Amino acid sequence: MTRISSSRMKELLQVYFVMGSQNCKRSPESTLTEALNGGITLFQFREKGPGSISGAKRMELALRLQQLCQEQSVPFIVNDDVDLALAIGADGVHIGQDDEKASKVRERIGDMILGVSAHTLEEARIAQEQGADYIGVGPIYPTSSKEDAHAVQGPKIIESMRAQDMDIPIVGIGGITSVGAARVLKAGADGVAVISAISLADDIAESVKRLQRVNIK
Ligand SMILES: Cc1ncc(COP(=O)(O)OP(=O)(O)O)c(N)n1
Ligand SMILES: Cc1ncsc1CCOP(=O)(O)O
Ligand SMILES: [Mg+2]
Repeated sequence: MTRISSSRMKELLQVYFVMGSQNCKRSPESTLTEALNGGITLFQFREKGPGSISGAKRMELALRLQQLCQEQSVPFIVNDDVDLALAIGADGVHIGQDDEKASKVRERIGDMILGVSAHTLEEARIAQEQGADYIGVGPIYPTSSKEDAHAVQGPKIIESMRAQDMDIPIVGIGGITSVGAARVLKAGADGVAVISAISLADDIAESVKRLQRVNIK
């Protein structure tokens, strides 16, 4: 295996669905199935926070969701838990500034996809140096899906990273809907990472398609 190319990573970031069972109105399996039918390009298993499950049940859920992604050839990323990602043969891992250090994680996962959260230009530069394939930047807008989220930054944070020659693939996250997505892309993001605008939608596939349409404009 070789590291993913920057151009392929940018394609995968277009509509990045992040989800755990705690985010779903219906079963996580049917929520993900509909999102896959709508055309998500990347999936992150983020079983975390109030209402989430743990232990063997969490691993079993991860395996069932991974299978659904594999059937549609959509890469499966695990949030935070490098051990779980390695145990189930995930396609990648997403870590934040309070998680294991990116350089250590890169050593452990070899050429698997590595995503790192960055809130400042300095964090973005370090993430890139330490082997990140993409960075997640946010929260761009107010979010109800993460209790310990940093301060809202607006799309300008991505614009300023691009202005300082950060050419790493970037995905914006936090409070993004089809209404706010255009500004995130215009600021220089390669795609949008979304929890509630997809997981809580009445028509999940349609909500994904709306985000896709913003992306091709
Ligand atoms: C794509 C993407 N970007 C950012 C995050 C946030 O990661 P982190 O800061 O580690 O917070 P938690 O998600 O672990 O609560 C993400 N998960 N995905
Ligand atoms: C995981 C995460 N990291 C920064 S904001 C956020 C939550 C995004 O959820 P939503 O799309 O529902 O605002
Ligand atoms: Mg984390």
